[in-house]
Amino acid sequence: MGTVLIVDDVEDLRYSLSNTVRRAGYSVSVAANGQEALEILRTSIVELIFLDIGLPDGNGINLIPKINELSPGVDIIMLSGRNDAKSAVQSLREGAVDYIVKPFDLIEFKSVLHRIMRSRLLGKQAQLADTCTSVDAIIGNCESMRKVKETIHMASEVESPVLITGETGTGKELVARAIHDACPGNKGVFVKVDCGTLSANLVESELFGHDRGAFTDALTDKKGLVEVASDGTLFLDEIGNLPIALQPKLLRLIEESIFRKVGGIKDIAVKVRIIAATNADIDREIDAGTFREDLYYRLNVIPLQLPPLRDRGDDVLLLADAFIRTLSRDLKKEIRGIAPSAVEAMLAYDWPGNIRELRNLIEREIIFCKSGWLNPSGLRPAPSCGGLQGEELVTLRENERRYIKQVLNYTNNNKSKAARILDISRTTLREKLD
Ligand SMILES: Nc1ncnc2c1ncn2[C@@H]1O[C@H](COP(=O)(O)OP(=O)(O)OP(=O)(O)O)[C@@H](O)[C@H]1O
Repeated sequence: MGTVLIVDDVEDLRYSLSNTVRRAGYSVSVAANGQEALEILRTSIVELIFLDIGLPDGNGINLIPKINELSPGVDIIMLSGRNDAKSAVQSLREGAVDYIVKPFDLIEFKSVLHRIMRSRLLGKQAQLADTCTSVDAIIGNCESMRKVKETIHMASEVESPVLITGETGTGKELVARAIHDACPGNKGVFVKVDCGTLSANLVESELFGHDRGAFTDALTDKKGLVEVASDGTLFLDEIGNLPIALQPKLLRLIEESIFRKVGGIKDIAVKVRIIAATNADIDREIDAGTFREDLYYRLNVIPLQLPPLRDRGDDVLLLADAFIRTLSRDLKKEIRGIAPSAVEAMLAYDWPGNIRELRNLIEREIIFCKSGWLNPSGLRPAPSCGGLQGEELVTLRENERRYIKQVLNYTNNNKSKAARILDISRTTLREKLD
């Protein structure tokens, strides 16, 4: 994927948006004004631009034709203040695809980011039908992971729904993609829907589409993601967050392979494989009445439970080695491996963020590694069955103070490096030190 470009003259906003984009897994560039933005477009491939309307060197809307000339096909989202919401609408006529009114929160920003990047990816997936996530990309040799791989093979031979459960970062999406790619009959694409980030009032039309005139803003017919995934896979992440009002509609789709668009009057038939995932305890949601029991049983035809990393034994080291190999190549650093003295701590640590945390740790360690051996510090062993001892319990504030001190020691008091590791701005770090 190419880069996301953020054009805004407010430094703090540039900083937090670019961090969010990076954390979402995309590369990012920033520009403080229109000239800088055009310069970046001349030299790199940009997929999506967040463009402020009130730039110091002119109105962002006037940049749109130049941007389209330099990067045809790029998607532009305008960032507008309350006072220039009218110009935001005008920018849509100029070719921007959407706008966000300031002040907005990062959840709203992320949801726009994912929506656009996902639909761009879908377009590409259609072109690159042969790029796939094979089961071989799933690293793990422990007993439970071997069972998981067997279930993936079995699931790829049938069309029944799969329900993947597991803590955050345990590889639920990776497994869903592997099932999709291993299905020989799959001609369609893999469409991921994050039920947790879709806005409640748009979720129905995002999923099922709408007919023209279904509501005030519905100026044209729109295909929903269910239809986009036709002959392929619809991956419903965080299924526990699917609004209860939509659950009967999903049930009908699974049972009868038909659905109706918002405002539509006829049923549409569609063949789509449903894979759902959750890291929450669905039983509790069923008890609370926010998740329908009949839908749960219908989704859970093939249950697939991913174990947390702390229960995968030596797989921790296997995964670490694999990440070292690929990331050291990408980061162009020569790394020999995990320092033998650190191996025990890695095996004893409880990895609350699971494989995602391990991957991020390895990446950070490679970046700051000087000796060629990775020696992660701060990996406290998992608490014993009895839980923490009273004397180990400190306040959150004290814990933060100790950790910041540890990181500063590690970076030889280099505050920029420390702020990067802590993933906060230098200003925030300075405030905390004060
Ligand atoms: N067994 C594995 N082998 C190699 N990489 C893995 C494995 N499991 C997970 N990963 C990697 O770890 C990261 C997190 O995985 P993924 O996004 O699939 O987790 P998830 O369970 O869907 O997370 P969340 O619940 O937060 O959405 C990804 O980069 C993924 O490629």
